[in-house]
Amino acid sequence: MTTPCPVWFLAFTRQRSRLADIIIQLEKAGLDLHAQRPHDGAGGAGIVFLDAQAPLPEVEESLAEVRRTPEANVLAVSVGPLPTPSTWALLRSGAADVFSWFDVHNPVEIITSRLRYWQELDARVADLQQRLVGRSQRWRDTLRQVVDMALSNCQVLITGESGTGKELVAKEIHRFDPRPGKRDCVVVDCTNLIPGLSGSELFGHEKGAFTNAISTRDGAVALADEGTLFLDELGELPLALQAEFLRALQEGTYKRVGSNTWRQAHFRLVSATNRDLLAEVHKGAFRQDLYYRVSGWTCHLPPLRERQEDIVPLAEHFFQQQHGIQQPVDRQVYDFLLLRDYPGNVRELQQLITRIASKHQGEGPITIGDIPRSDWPDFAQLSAPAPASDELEAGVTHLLHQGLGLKEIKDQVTEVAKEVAIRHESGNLQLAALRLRCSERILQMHRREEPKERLRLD
Ligand SMILES: Nc1ncnc2c1ncn2[C@@H]1O[C@H](COP(=O)(O)OP(=O)(O)OP(=O)(O)O)[C@@H](O)[C@H]1O
Repeated sequence: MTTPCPVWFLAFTRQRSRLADIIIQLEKAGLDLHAQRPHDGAGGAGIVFLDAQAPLPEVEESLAEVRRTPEANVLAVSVGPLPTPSTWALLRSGAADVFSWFDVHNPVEIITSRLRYWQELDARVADLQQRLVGRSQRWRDTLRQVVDMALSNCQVLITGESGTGKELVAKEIHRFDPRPGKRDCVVVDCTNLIPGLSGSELFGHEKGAFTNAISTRDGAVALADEGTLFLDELGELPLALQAEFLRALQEGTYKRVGSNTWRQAHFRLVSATNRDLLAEVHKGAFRQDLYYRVSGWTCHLPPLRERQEDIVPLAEHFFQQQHGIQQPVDRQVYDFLLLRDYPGNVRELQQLITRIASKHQGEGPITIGDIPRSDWPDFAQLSAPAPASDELEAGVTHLLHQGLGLKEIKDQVTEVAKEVAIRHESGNLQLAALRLRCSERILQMHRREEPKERLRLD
């Protein structure tokens, strides 16, 4: 290994001298092995050594413990005769890879290359998280899959609702693609393919092939040669072109429109869709053979509503990276962002942050006052009905008869509004403050005050 690789290990074997010998060989190969129990916070990469006599319940329990650290990578290695197939099955469900030391050629190489790969994967995921922001477990798992796919050099289909980041992921797959000397990533949005000209856009055309073909032109397939072709909204690819495209994908050959000459282009295809492509196949709108060709490895990007934990880091990212705002952001702004729905996913959140950032003036923190009025939810629709105006009138009349002036009446109504908002938010002052568009401190003060005689609305 190029740099020492820290690896924890667990041993479930009595064959101590064999194990010691194996550990020496692995340390010579550059592994920095530490005997550690999983609950010591062992994440990262680890090896479970065992043999056919290993106490299975204990092994199972330890693996379950390890799995609680989501990014843990585990290799199970038998140091003696092969355990039974059912033991392997159990290990497989808890460990990423299993093999027997004495049954493979060069086990040191297998282990070190596997660990090197995991180390690289972790480093790349950390790097990717700078651009594909999110800290939820769901998102981190997705990023691991993205890096794994990118390094594999296979065709990838990215699915997910609009605005979940499909195009961003496609570009990152190209960035991490390890092909030596790879060329550009060419993007084609299939919704923009002009009927009649779509063949030319993909395959190019010869001069004079159709009325406006004043010169010979390369299409996207030629431009993506030795690079990546990203077909966005693949479900919109015209049926008439699908067979020709399949040939270009499988055999690397195509003809320009108006030409009889076969040309060659070898590209990696990454495609994306927010449609259910299999349903399109069943409807006859998408070729089954093309579907199976493009969907070898599918990566589904979860909608924002299934990863609420990512809303705040995404908002911070957009404030700082896109708008250069370094000032603090009031917690109430984040509360507001968390209360909302985002049918347009990350794109919708990004656009909202742009509106808030452009309303914000000066050097102070970003506050709820910077949220444009048009972005406030219609609380009237969300909450219980407001008191009818005649009830309000009756309450005010009562206060008037008691001889209260305008200021006192206003104060009373304000206090009632605070009380009602706090009650409707089940005592959550943050949410109540958000509704009233006032600071949480004002509500805390209200809580501390002795209740005076208040306006009654019922
Ligand atoms: N995890 C993320 N981190 C940072 N920015 C993101 C993330 N996900 C999406 N974005 C941003 O959100 C916007 C929408 O992303 P993108 O265009 O990749 O989505 P999409 O799924 O391809 O949408 P559509 O299906 O509508 O084409 C882009 O500006 C992108 O930069």
